[in-house]
Amino acid sequence: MRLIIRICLKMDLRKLHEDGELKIKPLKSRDFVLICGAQSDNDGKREQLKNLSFEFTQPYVRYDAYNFNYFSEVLLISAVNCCIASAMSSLEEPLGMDKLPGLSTIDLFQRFSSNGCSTSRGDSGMGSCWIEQNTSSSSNNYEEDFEYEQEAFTWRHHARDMPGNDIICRNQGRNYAAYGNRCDSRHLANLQHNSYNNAVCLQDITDKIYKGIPKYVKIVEVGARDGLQNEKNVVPTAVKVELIQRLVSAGLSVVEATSFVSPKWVPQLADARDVIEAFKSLDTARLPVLVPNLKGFEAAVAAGAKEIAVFASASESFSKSNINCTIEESLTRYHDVVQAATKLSIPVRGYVSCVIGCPVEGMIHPSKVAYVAKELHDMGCCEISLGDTVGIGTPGTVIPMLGAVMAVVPVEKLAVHFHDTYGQSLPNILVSLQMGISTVDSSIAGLGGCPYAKGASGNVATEDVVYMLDGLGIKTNVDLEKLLQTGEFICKHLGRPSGSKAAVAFSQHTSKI
Ligand SMILES: CC(C)(COP(=O)([O-])OP(=O)([O-])OC[C@H]1O[C@@H](n2cnc3c(N)ncnc32)[C@H](O)[C@@H]1OP(=O)([O-])[O-])[C@@H](O)C(=O)NCCC(=O)NCCSC(=O)C[C@@](C)(O)CC(=O)[O-]
Repeated sequence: MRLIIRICLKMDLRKLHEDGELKIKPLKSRDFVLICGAQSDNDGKREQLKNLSFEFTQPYVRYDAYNFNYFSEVLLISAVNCCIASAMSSLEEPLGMDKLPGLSTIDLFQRFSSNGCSTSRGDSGMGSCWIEQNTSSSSNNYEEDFEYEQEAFTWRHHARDMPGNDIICRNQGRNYAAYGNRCDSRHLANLQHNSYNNAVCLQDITDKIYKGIPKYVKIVEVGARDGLQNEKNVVPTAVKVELIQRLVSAGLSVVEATSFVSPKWVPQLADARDVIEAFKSLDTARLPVLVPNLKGFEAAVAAGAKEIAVFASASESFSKSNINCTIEESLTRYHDVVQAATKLSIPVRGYVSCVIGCPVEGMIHPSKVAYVAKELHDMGCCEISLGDTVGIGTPGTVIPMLGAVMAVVPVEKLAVHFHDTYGQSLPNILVSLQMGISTVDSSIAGLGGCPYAKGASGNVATEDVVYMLDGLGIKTNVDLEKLLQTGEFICKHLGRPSGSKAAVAFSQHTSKI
């Protein structure tokens, strides 16, 4: 059994056509191939690749060419499992780059692999790259790789006899680039196992990738609060109410609706009472609201709020600028709020901001985050959301932070809340899931940014999170189609493009995939 990973970038697909056949380097019958995608130069070539992908005649996994960045990130992160940080650093370059993420991928894969899935050459190939147990090639000469004649393995046009596999999974009329008859790559290991008795290595990898990942993820939608609070132009209450209604009807079970904070500090949410009153009779979803003190709590309850959230910080400076008090003062305030809420059986969520870094203090030590999270948990918060307020975290900093918090707060009580300033939210979410977290905050269309965290960009987009989770076969109960329409609705109102990559891609691609 050899495990072969091929990553092709900038290849000329025309070279691959030979009278209706593609020949690739010979594979032995027990080889398992992960093709991570291909980047081509124009749409015509992409089309070719897409067609070819429909004609696989052997059971192997292919990750779609259209989403090379996305899928390769997921794959590579997953494949190297605990060595994520270095893998990601190799993926930071944009699509169309001349270099491959070869070195770190190979090295990490070697480390990851325990029983024979390794490269003996330790190649750091640029261009094309094979990783095998016994041989590897980093040749830039595509033909050289592909015209290896002996025992040539052939993809035949018109042959679609992959056992039990639908090529495309549909959801709400949209096609997903997911391969396999359950839209769930987990079953591919089983498929392969059935076909080849010795596919132990693949099973190991799949087990490691999915170990700890929950089957269901609860998404806490924060767009109406975190998303809008930073908007300069006041959004009419009716628009906020419609936004929340649409989010709920898209299947989101928790939609943070607004904040009962000082209108001098956050003018955008000065209509909190009206927003909550509009949902007094709603019982199909939970609509928590932020409160910074007892005054806010009382106003929220009077308006009809049934759930609240308090928000502390792991950074002293951010606490001061955000809620005008020290961390300790805020914890004392929140203690009173939680006690008052408990008397009314009102659940309280606790936020910890700046869990990775702070705009003023720089990096925040995980022990500070763990301290505040534990305090909030001990005072009675039923869920603790860990916010990378400035969005600077990478899996390399998120893992130790989560490790420290998980040592003092049960993992099932934790949620993650990422801002996407450096485009790291999805990998950060993925590692959080791998560490056992099953609650993820996100914001429709990637709206957001904290008025007191300059430079921080929007939250991770709910559409992108749902797209990723769908791709992983993780249940969310969220209807992506309705979500996309909701994103369009609010973006139209705000007069700006969506911050969701998935939303932008869906709106631009009218192809079958
Ligand atoms: C906490 C305060 C109120 C302190 O503000 P302060 O100025 O220190 O408060 P104060 O007690 O001196 O009161 C000043 C005035 O505010 C009023 N006031 C006092 N409390 C309230 C209230 N609840 N609702 C309405 N009004 C209130 C109070 O009555 C008084 O009114 P005045 O006498 O001047 O007319 C203020 O700093 C504040 O409202 N801060 C909120 C800022 C905010 O909402 N930031 C964004 C939150 S996002 C976040 O934290 C991060 C998160 C959660 O999203 C996670 C992540 O992204 O990582």
